[in-house]
Amino acid sequence: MSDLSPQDRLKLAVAQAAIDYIKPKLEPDTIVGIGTGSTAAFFIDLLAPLKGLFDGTVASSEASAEQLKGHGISVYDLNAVDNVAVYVDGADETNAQLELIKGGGAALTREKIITAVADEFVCIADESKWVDTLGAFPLPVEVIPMARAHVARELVKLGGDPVYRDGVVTDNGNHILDVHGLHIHNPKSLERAINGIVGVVTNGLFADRPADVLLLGTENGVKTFTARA
Ligand SMILES: O=C(CO)[C@H](O)[C@H](O)COP(=O)(O)O
Repeated sequence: MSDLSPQDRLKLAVAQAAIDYIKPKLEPDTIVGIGTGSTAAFFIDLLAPLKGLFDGTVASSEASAEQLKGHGISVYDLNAVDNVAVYVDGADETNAQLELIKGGGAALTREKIITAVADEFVCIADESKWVDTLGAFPLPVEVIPMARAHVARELVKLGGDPVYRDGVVTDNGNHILDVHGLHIHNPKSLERAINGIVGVVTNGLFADRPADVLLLGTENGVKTFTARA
């Protein structure tokens, strides 16, 4: 691990902190939700030695499912499980309310679905993801392919500058528009407004259902934040 970049060291540290956080909660029937991205990938590797302590997982992407299966960890279809005890995933941005921008890895829709099911959402992120105002990271929007131009025009009306993520097809067979130029002062209302555009599958704002816990990797150690009621 000595060849890790400084940022990857922080990602590894928060992945380990998430393991420490969930380990006491694991029971033989526990289903763990697994996110997508490089921070989630560290978490999956660290979860592997614990696979005898819980039932299995649901994954927010084919890539994470493959990594889990490579470790011999069971991956269930979300429809086959009654409950997801905890969902662990990274983020592209977080604010102090634990409202997030996600979807840099194009997995936002499955991430949001598992978030909706999970009893608890633990976000793991390095300190570069912390912002005062969401929107410096372009907001990903998953769209039905035939609606892409229509959705783009509607996003311009909302003040954004949508850019087609050329060549990317999501695990659901859809396209991604990355919306630049947003300064998101009311994440909940923008999340709902964008989701109201016909042809949008979902957008990468996680504000209606923010994280419950944020483990933030900093040069001074991992800091824990919890959502205020
Ligand atoms: O939302 C995501 C994927 O759709 C990721 O959680 C987000 O992009 C962060 O990725 P990383 O951990 O590689 O920085």
